[in-house]
Amino acid sequence: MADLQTTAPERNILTFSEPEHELALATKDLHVYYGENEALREADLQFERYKITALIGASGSGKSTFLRSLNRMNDGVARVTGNIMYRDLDINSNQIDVYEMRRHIGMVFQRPNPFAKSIYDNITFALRQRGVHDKQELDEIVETSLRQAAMWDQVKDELHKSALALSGGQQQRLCIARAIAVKPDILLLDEPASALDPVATAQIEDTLLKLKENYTIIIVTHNMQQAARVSDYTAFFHLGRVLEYDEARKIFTRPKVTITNDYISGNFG
Ligand SMILES: Nc1ncnc2c1ncn2[C@@H]1O[C@H](COP(=O)(O)OP(=O)(O)OP(=O)(O)O)[C@@H](O)[C@H]1O
Repeated sequence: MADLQTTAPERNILTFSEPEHELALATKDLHVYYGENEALREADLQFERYKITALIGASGSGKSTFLRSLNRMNDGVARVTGNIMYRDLDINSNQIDVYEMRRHIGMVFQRPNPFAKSIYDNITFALRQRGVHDKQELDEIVETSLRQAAMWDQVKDELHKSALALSGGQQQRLCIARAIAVKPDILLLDEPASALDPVATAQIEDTLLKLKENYTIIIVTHNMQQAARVSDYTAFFHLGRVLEYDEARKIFTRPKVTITNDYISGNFG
């Protein structure tokens, strides 16, 4: 159980209850505005625990806007209305400690962005900030995180080498290891393989399929084959709306909406 206390002392202490149901996260009537531009409207989506949900749609359809809103990365950039329910709490509320919430809902970005530090320090940085200094504990977390990100065997003898000396694919898997080191429930990934070659992309996909044993994963991707290969559920975004949301096998074999069919068969976008 984790306490969520906002930094402002006058605000409430909120407590996450342990998950009792199969839903990891749900949005209700989510709208996102950049100034006057309503980039996302009426998004109602539910994310099942330990499943991969892919967000697909043409450029500018609102996928990243939606994803970034899920752990409040749009704070200060956009106005977000509606509810984002996580463990019975609305994390879109101003009573939420956003930094604490992001320990539960982590994000991996499009371009690998390791710190200019060693592999070991990349993974332990956030933990040290949180007051974890026990070397044995940190060592164990580094090993577990790198194993889960499927790169322990490659880097176990060079943990103190600079992360910037790794290949792009390894850097991205290090970023995944860094995100899971703080033991989140949910991983948000914004086109995590778009900057990588096909081999590194396949490795990231394998890693995601293993990670879903322990994490709920929400991924934005432009790659239809990738969405079909890895996702259990797929949401199709179009002009700032979720037009269709279903099991991936249904979306990719018999979508209900013509525009979805056009998009997945490459007829627009
Ligand atoms: N920081 C921002 N400031 C202003 N407008 C933005 C910002 N980010 C996105 N937008 C606008 O919001 C709309 C949705 O963009 P978004 O990036 O969410 O789409 P997307 O589906 O993720 O596209 P892509 O696949 O190209 O990343 C677009 O009209 C875009 O111009």
